Amino acid sequence: MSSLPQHCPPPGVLDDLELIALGAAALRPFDAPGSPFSLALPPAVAEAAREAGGVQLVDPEGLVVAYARPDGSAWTVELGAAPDYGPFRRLRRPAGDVRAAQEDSGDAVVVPVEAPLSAAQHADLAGATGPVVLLVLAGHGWADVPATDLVRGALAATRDLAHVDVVVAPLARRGDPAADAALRAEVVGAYGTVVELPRGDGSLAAGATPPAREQGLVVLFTGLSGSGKSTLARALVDELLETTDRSVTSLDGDVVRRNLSAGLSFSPADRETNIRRIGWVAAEVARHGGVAICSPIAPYDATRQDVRRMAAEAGAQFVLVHVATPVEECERRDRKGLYAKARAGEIPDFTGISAPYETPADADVVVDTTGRSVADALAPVLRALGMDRCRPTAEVAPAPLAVELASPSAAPLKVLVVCTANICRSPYMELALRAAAGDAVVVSGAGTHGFRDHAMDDLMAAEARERGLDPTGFSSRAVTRELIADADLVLTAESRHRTFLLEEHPAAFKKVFTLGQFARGVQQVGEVATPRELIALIGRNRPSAEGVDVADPYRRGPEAAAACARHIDELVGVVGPALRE
Ligand SMILES: Nc1ncnc2c1ncn2[C@@H]1O[C@H](COP(=O)(O)OS(=O)(=O)O)[C@@H](OP(=O)(O)O)[C@H]1O
Ligand SMILES: Nc1ncnc2c1ncn2[C@@H]1O[C@H](COP(=O)(O)OP(=O)(O)O)[C@@H](O)[C@H]1O
Repeated sequence: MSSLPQHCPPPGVLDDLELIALGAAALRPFDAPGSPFSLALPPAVAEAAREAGGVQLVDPEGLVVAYARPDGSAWTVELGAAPDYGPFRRLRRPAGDVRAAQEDSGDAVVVPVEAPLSAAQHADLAGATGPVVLLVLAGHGWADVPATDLVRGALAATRDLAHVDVVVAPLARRGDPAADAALRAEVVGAYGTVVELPRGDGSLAAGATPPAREQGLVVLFTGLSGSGKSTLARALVDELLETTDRSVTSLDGDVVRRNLSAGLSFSPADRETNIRRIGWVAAEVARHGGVAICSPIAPYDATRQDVRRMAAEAGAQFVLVHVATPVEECERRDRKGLYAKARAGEIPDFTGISAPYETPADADVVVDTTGRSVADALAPVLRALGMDRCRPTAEVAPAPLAVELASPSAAPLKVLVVCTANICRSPYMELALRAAAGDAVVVSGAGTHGFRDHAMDDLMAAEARERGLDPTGFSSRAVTRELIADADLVLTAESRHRTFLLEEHPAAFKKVFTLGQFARGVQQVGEVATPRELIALIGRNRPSAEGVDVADPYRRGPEAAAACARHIDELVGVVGPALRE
C-alpha cells in the first residue's frame, strides 16, 4: 500500500470523501456510470495509479484520507484517516449521531441552509415548535458565499434561538444540476426528517451578513527582458500605495529568482516552475484580498493560463499586461548587458534571441514602451484597473493613449445569456435584451445542458409574442468554451448556472453574472462612460446574487411562464439601457 502513488484531489473531491466518512452519503465507486462521485484524476496520475494498482488520496497536509483502486474505468474507494482540523470541524457531526439524537427528541427536524439566512427565514426558525438542526451545506462551490462565511453567519444569526443547533455537511457542487439535486436529497435525508425553508427574501437576518471583503487582484506583466515590466510594475505599486488602502505585494522576476526560485535555471521546465510558484504565491495573496503585482518574463502561454486559473480559483481578478516593447528596442536599451552576452553566445537560451517568447492572445492590456514616458505607458494599465480616476487628472496627466487595448471598444459588445436547456428563459432573455439594448449589442444564448435545435418553449414564445418580440426561427444549443471566450458579458438565469460555467471556465470569472446580480450592479454603480467599463466595474464589486434568480417556468404552466417573463422584463429594463453605448 505504501508504494502506491499519492495524489491530492481538488477540494470538491475531498469534501465528497468526508461526506461519505460522515455517513451523509453512501460509499459507491467513483467515476462509475450513475455515481455522483468522480476522482477527477489527471490522466498522468490515473495512468500511474492503474499501473501501481491504486492511488493514495491525500489532503493538502499529506494525510492519507482514502485509497482508490482501479475497477475497469471506475475506482473503488476505501476511506483512510479522518482530518481533525479546519474551521468549524466540531460542527461536522456524523449524520447517524445527529439522526439518533433527533429520534430521541421526537419532533426534531432538519432544515438545510445554503445561503445567508434571511430575516423571514430567521422568523420561521424562531417560530418552530420543536428542536431544529440547521444543516449548513458548506462544501466546495455549493453556496455563493465562502463556506466559512456561511457557517459563521448561520451561527451568528441563530445565536438567539436556543432550540436551533447548527451542523455542517460538506456537500460540494458537481455542476450537473440533476446529480447535485439527487445528492443533496440523499445528504439532507441522512440527517433526519427534512423541512425546507421558504426562499430568502433578500433582507438578511441580523448577524447573517457575510463580511465585506475586497476582491483580490493579480496583475501579471509579461514581456521580454528590458521591455519595461519592472519599471511599470514599480510605478503601479507606488500608484496603488498612494491612492488606495490596499495591501500590495510585488513579485518581480529578478527578485523572485534571488529568493523563492533561487537555483532554478532558464530551461523551459524551470521557467515553468518559476512562474507557477509566482502564480501560487500571487493567488494566496489575492485570496486574502491583497493585490499581487508580478513582473516575470513568463514566456509560455500555457503557464500564464495556469496563473490566470490559480487567480480565478482564489476568487481574484486577473489582469494580464503584455509589455510588447519590440526586441530591437529591448536590445538597444540592454540595461544589464545581457543581450550583448546572449549575442556573443555567452548566455544560452536567452528569451527573444535564442529562446522563444509566445505572444499572448489574451492580454487585457498591450503596451509598447518605446519612446514613451512611464506615466504614459502606465495609463492604459490604470484604466484597465479602473484606477485612472483615483486622483485629479492633472497629477497623472495621462497623455493620449497610444496603445492597442486587447478588446477594441469599437467592436459591438457581445452578450451571452445562459439557462439550463436554452428553450425557456435564455431565449426570452435573448429577445428582450436585444430589444432593450439596441444594435450596438450582439446577444446570443445557450444552455448549460442545452439540446441542439429545439424550438423555444410554446408558453414562453407566447409571452414573447405578446410583447411584440419574435421567437420565429429560434434554435437551442449547448454552451461551449468558445461561446464563453467570445462573449464580453455572460448573464445567467440562476446562480447555479453561473457556478456551473465558472467551474468549467474559471478564467471567465469577471464577466459572468446572474441577470439579477448584474442588474443590482447597474443600480449600484450609477453612470459610467462605456458598457465595457460598467462590466469591469461590476466585475470588481460583484453584488450578491442571492434572492434574484429567475425561476424555471418549464412545465409549470402559463402562470409560471408569465411570472418568469415579467421578472426578466424587470431585470432587462435595468440592464438593457445600461448596455447601450
Ligand atoms: N536566458 C535568459 N533568458 C531570459 N532572461 C534571463 C536569462 N538569463 C538571465 N536572465 C535574467 O533573468 C530575468 C528573467 O527571469 P524571469 O524569472 O522573469 O524569467 S522566466 O519568466 O522564468 O522566463 C531577466 O530579467 P528582466 O530583464 O527583469 O526580465 C534577465 O535579467
Ligand atoms: N515607458 C517606459 N516604461 C518602462 N520602462 C521604460 C520606458 N521608457 C524607457 N524605459 C526604460 O526601459 C528599461 C526597462 O527595464 P526594466 O523595467 O527592468 O524591464 P524588464 O523588467 O522588462 O526587464 C528601463 O531602463 C526603463 O527606464
